[in-house]
Amino acid sequence: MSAMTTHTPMNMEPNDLAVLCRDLVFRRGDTEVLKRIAFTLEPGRLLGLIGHNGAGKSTLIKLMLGLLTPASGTLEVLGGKPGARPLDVGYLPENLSFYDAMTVREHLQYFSALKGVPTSRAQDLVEELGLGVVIDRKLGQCSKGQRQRLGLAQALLSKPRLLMLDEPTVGLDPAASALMYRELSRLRDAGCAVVVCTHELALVEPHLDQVLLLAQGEMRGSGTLEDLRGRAGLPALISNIDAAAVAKDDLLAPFLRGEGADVKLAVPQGDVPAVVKRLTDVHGIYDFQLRKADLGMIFAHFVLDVPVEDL
Ligand SMILES: Nc1ncnc2c1ncn2[C@@H]1O[C@H](COP(=O)(O)OP(=O)(O)OP(=O)(O)O)[C@@H](O)[C@H]1O
Repeated sequence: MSAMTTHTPMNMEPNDLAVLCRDLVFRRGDTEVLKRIAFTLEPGRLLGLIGHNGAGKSTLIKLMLGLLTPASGTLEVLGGKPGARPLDVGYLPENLSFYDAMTVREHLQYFSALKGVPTSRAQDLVEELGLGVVIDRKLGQCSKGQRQRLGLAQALLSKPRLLMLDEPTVGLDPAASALMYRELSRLRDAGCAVVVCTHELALVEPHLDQVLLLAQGEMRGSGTLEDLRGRAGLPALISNIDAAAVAKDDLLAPFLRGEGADVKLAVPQGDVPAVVKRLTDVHGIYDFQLRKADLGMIFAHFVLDVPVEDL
């Protein structure tokens, strides 16, 4: 599969974009780590950077931060050179390292001073992110989830217009992960552009506006989930059916997939109405579950090259 070009959306000047990336190439020595990457990100949108280990996700984030320099192509962040407006860009790295002897309060005071923001901003974030209970605790004694929330508070101190997060929910319990995504969705709704790099597909999926799928540094797909489903012709899935009855039905049997408790119908979008009618009218099955191909299937198809019929 080849890389696709992305154009500036209609009615939008390049300068209005949070990120404009065209034909971006990054090399380490002779190795092309990123190959002709192209996408745009508007303010108020949440982009998922999805790919296998070593696909190039963190490298792309570092390029957008201005920490690495592309070999060729265009990369603009908030209408300018990456790294040119550090206060407008927030970053939560994959491996947070703190000075463990500092308290949460001291840490936020230190970074508020460094970024030139009033301490009232830090106080607001402490409340917003539920850090009040650990405000005087040393960082070495804070839990993973508390440290992660502190990392987010630090990234948000200067009210960034673009926020990038590398694996923000690794090691967090389900409640802490949900809180992280609630916060990211809230920021997106307030107009911040958000880039999340993650392997936790089910967790990120409900919050995504668009995805960029990477494999071996190559862009395999870019757009909304609906775009990608349509482009690949991914089927809808119908589960909780009477498999024995369906297997004997010549119209339905070709769509049967899986075995035992996992048995389902994988139905091309255009055939869904006819299949649903058949299930209800002929087989009297009403309590089936119908769902669209999820991000896991989209990933399997575009990144792992699994053919649609094997999904
Ligand atoms: N500092 C470095 N020096 C040399 N090669 C590197 C360096 N950092 C990353 N790479 C290589 O660049 C490629 C892309 O790495 P990158 O960290 O961007 O992947 P990733 O998609 O973020 O992976 P993961 O999901 O494991 O975090 C990999 O092959 C990696 O080994």
